Amino acid sequence: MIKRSKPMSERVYIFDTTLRDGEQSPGASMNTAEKMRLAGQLEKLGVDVLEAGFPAASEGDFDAVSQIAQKLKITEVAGLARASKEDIDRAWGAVQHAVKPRIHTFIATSDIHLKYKLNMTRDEVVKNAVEAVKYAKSFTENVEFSAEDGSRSDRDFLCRVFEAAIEAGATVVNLPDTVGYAIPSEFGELVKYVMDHTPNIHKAILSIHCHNDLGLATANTLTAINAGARQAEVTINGIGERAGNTSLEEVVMALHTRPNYLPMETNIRTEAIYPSSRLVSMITGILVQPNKAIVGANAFAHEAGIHQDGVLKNPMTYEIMKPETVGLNRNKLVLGKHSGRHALRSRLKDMGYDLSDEELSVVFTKFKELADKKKHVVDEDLEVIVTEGILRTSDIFQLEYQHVTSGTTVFPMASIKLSVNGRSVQGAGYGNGPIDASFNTIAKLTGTEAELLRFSVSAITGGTDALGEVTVRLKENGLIALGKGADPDIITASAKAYVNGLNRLEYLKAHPVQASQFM
Ligand SMILES: CC(=O)SCCNC(=O)CCNC(=O)[C@H](O)C(C)(C)COP(=O)(O)OP(=O)(O)OC[C@H]1O[C@@H](n2cnc3c(N)ncnc32)[C@H](O)[C@@H]1OP(=O)(O)O
Ligand SMILES: CC(C)C(=O)C(=O)O
Ligand SMILES: [Mg+2]
Repeated sequence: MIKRSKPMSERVYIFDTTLRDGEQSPGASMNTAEKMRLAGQLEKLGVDVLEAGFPAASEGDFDAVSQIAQKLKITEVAGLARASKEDIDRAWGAVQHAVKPRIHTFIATSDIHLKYKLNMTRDEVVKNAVEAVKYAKSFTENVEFSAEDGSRSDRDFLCRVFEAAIEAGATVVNLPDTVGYAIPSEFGELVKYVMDHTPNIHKAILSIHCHNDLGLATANTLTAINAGARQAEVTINGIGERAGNTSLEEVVMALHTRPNYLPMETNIRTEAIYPSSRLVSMITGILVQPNKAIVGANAFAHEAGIHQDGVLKNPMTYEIMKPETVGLNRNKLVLGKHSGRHALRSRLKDMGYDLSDEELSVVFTKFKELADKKKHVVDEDLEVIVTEGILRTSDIFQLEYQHVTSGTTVFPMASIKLSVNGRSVQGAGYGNGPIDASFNTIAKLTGTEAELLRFSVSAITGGTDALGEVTVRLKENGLIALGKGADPDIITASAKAYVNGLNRLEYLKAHPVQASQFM
């Protein structure tokens, strides 16, 4: 591996707005307790500034911002406010007890917003912005000013507003791509233009705040950082208004992974990224798409045999980051129809099966047959294949016949014929339903005392003609065995699974060494 020499790096401040812009995702509203919990996690993650909410929006938001401000020990806490005294009063009221309070005030600068939304002239916007910053400044040194819809604003007017805001005391000026309209090269040029044409820009930090309407939020943020921006406004999992905001994890890991091209550092503890992502998803109820960069379920998963073989030999063949770096324990080899022998052997070894080459060949053939029918082959499938194909001899019990009656007007009943050690036995029994009736009858015929720990049904293929697959987990005298059965009729599949589980228990009773692998 080529060792990278890390160039001198500069600091990029991470401003997290999961609790404010993130909460603007439809359906993502959080209560105060949830916001507090998330704020604690974001502090652990190491964000520099946490925008806790929009205190003028509601009593609840005010309360949450105020409690977060009092709770956090090291993180700056910001409250958003329109360019109005009332909003700024509320923002200050909520953040004032923070160790480092920040008032974040904003007004739109694009002509379309001026004309249709604000009904203001450019001069009025400048005046409003200056008054708002000055008023905020009367409470705290730490004032951020945002030019909403900055990326669609006239460049020279944008520079004029920033110059006036900095003159009025803003310590951070933020250039948002509010509607996710910018293209990376264009946004980079705009940032450079602002840096070159705002005379007092060196007195403030230039921030960017991108939305993801064209899927370009991370690219725009990185280009802007390259062009001189030093604060990135982001959210966990990229949640936010409409298509969301720039995702924290993508920006941080891009800077972390590509220091030669992006020689910038953040204060983020990357190992806290994944737990933070899980918490945001759990609290907001917004699921993370499986193929989401960094935190998606598949971000470190490998399904193709050639990739799996490579990853087993050296993870860097197909992984540009270590999963541990973002707080994941390990990469995941997903076993499916594209998997090869190396991945299968490795998974079996993790499960405690050290097979010879011949045994592996037998299991591999059965595994591929199953993988053709099923998307993912999971550990329980492998257990069945190994025990069926390698460990087990002939079955003691065989299902020869099953007939059930059930419906809304009859008592569920099952008639069963089994072969027990080659001898036919039959009987009938009742139950709460046809499956319960079948299990009761089979238990009576076999004399088993096994306890049913788990029963699950899934469809191997799609549609109403799907092959139903039933899995049972049985326990007897401390031994646990899985049973599987597949059939288009799930009642038959259930009986097959139960009989299969009983056979496995019998096998384990007779082979205590193998039994230890199931504990
Ligand atoms: C790009 C962004 O993410 S901006 C933040 C967006 N977030 C939110 O809006 C969530 C919180 N918002 C709210 O709870 C409400 O909108 C409130 C409480 C702030 C205001 O509610 P209302 O007083 O009923 O006003 P409403 O939301 O309908 O309209 C917004 C008003 O603010 C004005 N306004 C919008 N932005 C600004 C600004 N930055 N500075 C001053 N005034 C502004 C609008 O022109 C409009 O004024 P009008 O009533 O004179 O036409
Ligand atoms: C309030 C500002 C920063 C905003 O969220 C936006 O412009 O998208
Ligand atoms: Mg926004």
